[in-house]
Amino acid sequence: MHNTNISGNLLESPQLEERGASNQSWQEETPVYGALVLEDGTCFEGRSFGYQGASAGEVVFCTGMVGYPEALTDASFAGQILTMTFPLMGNYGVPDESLWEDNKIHVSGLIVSNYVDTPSHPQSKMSLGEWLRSEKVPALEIKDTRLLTQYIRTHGAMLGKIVFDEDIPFHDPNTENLVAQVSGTEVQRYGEGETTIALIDCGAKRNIVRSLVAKHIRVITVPWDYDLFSPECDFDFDGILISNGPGNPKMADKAVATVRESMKRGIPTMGICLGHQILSLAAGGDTYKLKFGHRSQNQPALMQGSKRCYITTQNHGFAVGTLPQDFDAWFINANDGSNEGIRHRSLPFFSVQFHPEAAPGPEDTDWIFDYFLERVRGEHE
Ligand SMILES: NC(=O)CC[C@H](N)C(=O)O
Repeated sequence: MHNTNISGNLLESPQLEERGASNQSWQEETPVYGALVLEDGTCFEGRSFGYQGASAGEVVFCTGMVGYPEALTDASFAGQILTMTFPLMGNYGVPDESLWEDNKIHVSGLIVSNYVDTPSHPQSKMSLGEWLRSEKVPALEIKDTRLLTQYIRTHGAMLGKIVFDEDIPFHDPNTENLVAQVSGTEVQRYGEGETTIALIDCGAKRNIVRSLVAKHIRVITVPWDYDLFSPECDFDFDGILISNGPGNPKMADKAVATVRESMKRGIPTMGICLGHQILSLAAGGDTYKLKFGHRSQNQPALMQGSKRCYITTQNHGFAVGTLPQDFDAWFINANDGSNEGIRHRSLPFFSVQFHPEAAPGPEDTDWIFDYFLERVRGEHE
């Protein structure tokens, strides 16, 4: 049946024809309602457009305008119910897996203001709702994501659950070793080149490998707990990169130990996001949980000792508080003054809280990879 409120072109698009036998629009389907319940009892009712099954986690918000396919498949979001504050979600559909950041959705649930079930984009393979249902991830359209976001900003990070008919307990994902759950289990090789980087995969976004391979680097990814210094490690490498990943960095103890050893041996070492937190812990610094995290592609990072402000992609709830000895703050978040990067005063050890690999987001800090590679190759002296 055609809904006259929607443009005729859209209704005749192949994507809509493929939507199922009925070709019924989302507006015409019998609505199913669920609720997002916060740990303090606050409740937001919403219409379901994902999987109809309960899920619990930490409720976080992202203030980016685009990038839901990348965010949903970023393993750093494991255990989190993601709220998108941009009011329209789903309008450009979902591209095929080659453009994702991992091979599945990692968020525990999705909350949006207005869900668009009529995607229009040349790369779209399915609607956001179809994708969420196929991966059994619940999603609600609660209309007032602004109220929810203001609530979290005022009261601080909170646990929450999406429920339908049956209730489930709250669950704090940060009490688990999430890195162990999302890290790859095999050593894997990518790209060709004269320089080899060992990437400690704590739940690495695929764009880290893509960014390095594009710079003609050989990348060898290893599981989070792999011992790069054991005699069983049968490959050589020139530098170590620690990836992004979910949860509390203190849970990733084995990666912290590897990075401590790496720095002891003077190997050029760089960290991204969780990797930044791991490098800081390994060097003797400390991390803490932010009142509420930074998640978006519009986070301003001020480069210390300059007037430069980079607009960066971020997705983190923890931050580096106490800086390790002999390290300086490299970047500071212009919104809340929290640390966004550290750099050793004389040795090639440094890390950034933001994502130089972007995806989604501005590519303005891609130069951080070049900075790393110059030090790996000894070209900076
Ligand atoms: N994107 C990430 O690597 C996130 C790091 C860490 N899990 C945090 O929330 O702070």
